[in-house]
Amino acid sequence: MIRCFLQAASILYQVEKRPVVVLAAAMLTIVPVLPAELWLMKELINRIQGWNPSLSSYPILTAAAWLAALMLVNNIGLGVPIPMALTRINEIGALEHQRLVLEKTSRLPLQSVEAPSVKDIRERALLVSLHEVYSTGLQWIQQLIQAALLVSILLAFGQWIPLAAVIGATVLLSIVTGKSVRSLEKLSRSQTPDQRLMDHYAGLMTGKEAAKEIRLFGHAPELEKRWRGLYERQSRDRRTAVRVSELRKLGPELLLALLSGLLLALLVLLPGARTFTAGDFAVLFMTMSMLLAKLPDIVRTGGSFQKLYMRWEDFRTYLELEEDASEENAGRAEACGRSAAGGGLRLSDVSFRYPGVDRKALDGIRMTIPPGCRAALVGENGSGKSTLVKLLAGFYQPSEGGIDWGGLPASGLELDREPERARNVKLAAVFQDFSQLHVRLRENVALGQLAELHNDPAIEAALRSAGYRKSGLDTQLGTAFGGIEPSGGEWQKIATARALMRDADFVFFDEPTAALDPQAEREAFELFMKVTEGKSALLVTHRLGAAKQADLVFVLRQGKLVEQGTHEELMRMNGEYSRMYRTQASWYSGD
Ligand SMILES: Nc1ncnc2c1ncn2[C@@H]1O[C@H](COP(=O)(O)OP(=O)(O)OP(=O)(O)O)[C@@H](O)[C@H]1O
Repeated sequence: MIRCFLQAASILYQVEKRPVVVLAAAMLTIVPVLPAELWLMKELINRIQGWNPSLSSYPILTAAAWLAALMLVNNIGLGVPIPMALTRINEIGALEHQRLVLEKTSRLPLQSVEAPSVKDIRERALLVSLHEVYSTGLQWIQQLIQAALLVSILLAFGQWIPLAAVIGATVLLSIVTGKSVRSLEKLSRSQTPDQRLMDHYAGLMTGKEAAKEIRLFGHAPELEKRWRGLYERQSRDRRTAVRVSELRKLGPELLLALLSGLLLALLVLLPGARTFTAGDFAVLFMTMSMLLAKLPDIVRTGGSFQKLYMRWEDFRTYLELEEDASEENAGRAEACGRSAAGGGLRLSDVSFRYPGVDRKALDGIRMTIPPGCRAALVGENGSGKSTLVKLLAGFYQPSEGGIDWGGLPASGLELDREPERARNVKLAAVFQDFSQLHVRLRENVALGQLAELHNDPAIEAALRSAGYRKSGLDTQLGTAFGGIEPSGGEWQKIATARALMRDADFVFFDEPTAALDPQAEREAFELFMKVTEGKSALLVTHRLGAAKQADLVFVLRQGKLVEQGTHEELMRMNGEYSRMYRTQASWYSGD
């Protein structure tokens, strides 16, 4: 737990030193004020008791003045810096925490990012608050030191027997509280997947993407029923866990309360009480009542810190997840150079299995796309086309086999060893589920190449080539942010323009034409042929009329490469491709 506090403090300190130091200094400054107040109180009472009109009142006034000054420091002097430092730490903590999680997510292999177990850890990691870990830790340290000082005052009066009883009851309460906190947090951990499912249902019911289908098919009542079912189950489990933990705490709490009442009531009967002055009694009484009030607070703060510590463990686990060995995937396409344009692409016995899935999504794929060759990848739904593109783009690493770009191996390990050489291929892609970035049009096209962000002629040329006709590079896109809403086809053209801006050596088009009308789709395909001229390219398509014009066609079925060759060769083979082609042709010709 100490390491967790120190780690949070160190992260915050690296972001901004001042509030971290101010808060620690202010909270620890208060600590000696308490025993000093008690000592002055004792002095004051003893001086008042020993005073008579023949004596000077100066000693009484001095003690009273010191007491007042300390109270001022305690109540007002630190009343400004503490809330100010807390506010700032809250701000920087939230920002840094988000940044760390986002940065880590962007460095994880895509298959990890998508894995349910990793999603659960991420959800939990997002619950952590650096600010809470630091401030609660400090508060706990402060309370523990104060309690230690109060204990030493009581020991100075020789009161070790009542002390031992009270501390014993507190330790018991701490153990029980710790157990309760752990079981509640474990429950919260186990509920994370259900919580994600609830969020998914809520998103479906409120989000724009699914709204049409939800309304048309009348899914809302069933979704709401499922959401409510999960909610009620979670709530029932939580209520049961809280009841059990509260009942568990009842005994030690009762014991501590009884001891507290008894000790205060019988203070005068404590050993050595007869020799005490009025000031001694006052201090003893105040010290004892302060300690008795503080002990349950210390237990509570300790419980809160334990909860934070468990969340911190999840946060650390997330930050320590194994990263993509192949450099930063998201940045890989960006970081690639150009000189291997002539190298082509070779896959040697590539297999891939999604985490937690037994069946291979790709099985023993062996294929070559020579330099300057435009290939088409076809296959039925679920045959593995998108998976293959994600592997080629470097988002996933093959489970077996390797991928070479013009003789430069691109597997994760090799990339790690030879990052400079492996960067020699510059990739661009337009995906089936391309991003609809709700930013300005120019940013949509050039966000990945900030140097070009204000190169209007280049952005306009890319948009024109992609067939996007509307003007206004500074137009905000997305109605959610007060902008215009491009149609599905327009979004697709913007995504194509984004790929064109890259001037890549190898271009993937993973069926980005689904949103287009037949005419636009044909234009998009012609565009694909135009912009990939002289480059290696791969087009994933269901439209075999488009595949026909590619230099090479690869046919996937159930994760295996079953045919490859030119359109004419595959037609002559009279196999899978020719069957698919004839089916589509008959559909269009109406046979
Ligand atoms: N994230 C994932 N996790 C687990 N299995 C997946 C994942 N994505 C795809 N699959 C499975 O991998 C197989 C290949 O899917 P893929 O999306 O690559 O097929 P596809 O040929 O692109 O299909 P479509 O033509 O429908 O887009 C399918 O069985 C699919 O269920």
